[in-house]
Amino acid sequence: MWTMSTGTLVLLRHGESEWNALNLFTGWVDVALTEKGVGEAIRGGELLREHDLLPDVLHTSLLRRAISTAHLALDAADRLWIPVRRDWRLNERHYGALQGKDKKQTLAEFGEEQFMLWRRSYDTPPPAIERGSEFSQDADPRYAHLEDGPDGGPLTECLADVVARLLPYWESAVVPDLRAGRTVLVTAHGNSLRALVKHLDGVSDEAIAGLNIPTGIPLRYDLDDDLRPVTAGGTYLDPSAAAAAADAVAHQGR
Ligand SMILES: O=C(O)[C@@H](CO)OP(=O)(O)O
Repeated sequence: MWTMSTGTLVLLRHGESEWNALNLFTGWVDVALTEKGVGEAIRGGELLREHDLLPDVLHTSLLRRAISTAHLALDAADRLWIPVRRDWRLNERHYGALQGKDKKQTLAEFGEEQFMLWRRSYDTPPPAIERGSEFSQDADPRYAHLEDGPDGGPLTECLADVVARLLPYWESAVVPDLRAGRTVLVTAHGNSLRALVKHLDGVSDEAIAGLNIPTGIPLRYDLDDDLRPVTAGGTYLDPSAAAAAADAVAHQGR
């Protein structure tokens, strides 16, 4: 039987955001890109063009740092016209009561172990955010459909929660595009992309703590018929910049 070849997946974390620059926990707070982040997004699009990796379809979160990054990158790659789907399931991990808090101060206040448990453990969520508080999204119209549901929207998430809410979207929306042979661009976030990479590469709950995704550098995954990566970990289009930037993410708060 004739089958279409599995397409190519390109993951792109948004460029530097205002709160990345200020070293604040961000999560679902909808902050904009910095000038540097704008430059990273454009460079990301140039890399796509240079590698002849032109997306046929875009999937993005509901947060402007990912939406703007996609817009800038696709403009640079002359692919602004492709179809787009946006979904909250690609959003950054909800950082609970840590949203809006300074990473350095949090590290000083709670110590290295607790700080890293909240940032990188697989199953320890930060304390829940209070509904109606300054950095809560419970009144945000883009999440009204979640608030109207039986459980409301999340008030905090650990990485395991992100995997659980991301996979239904992966299966129902992204996989069909890949199965149709498309080049699929996913613009999302440090932790939602860690969740996806964990799933794709079968990374253990322990090892995922050591994996960091740099801003603005496209990560290419060629997938076999079982949607397993042909090259474990995928391939960054600029590997040396990716390694340096991932290291910087790992050391945030110091
Ligand atoms: O603040 C956040 O939302 C994330 C990504 O910037 O931070 P961290 O890398 O600490 O998980």
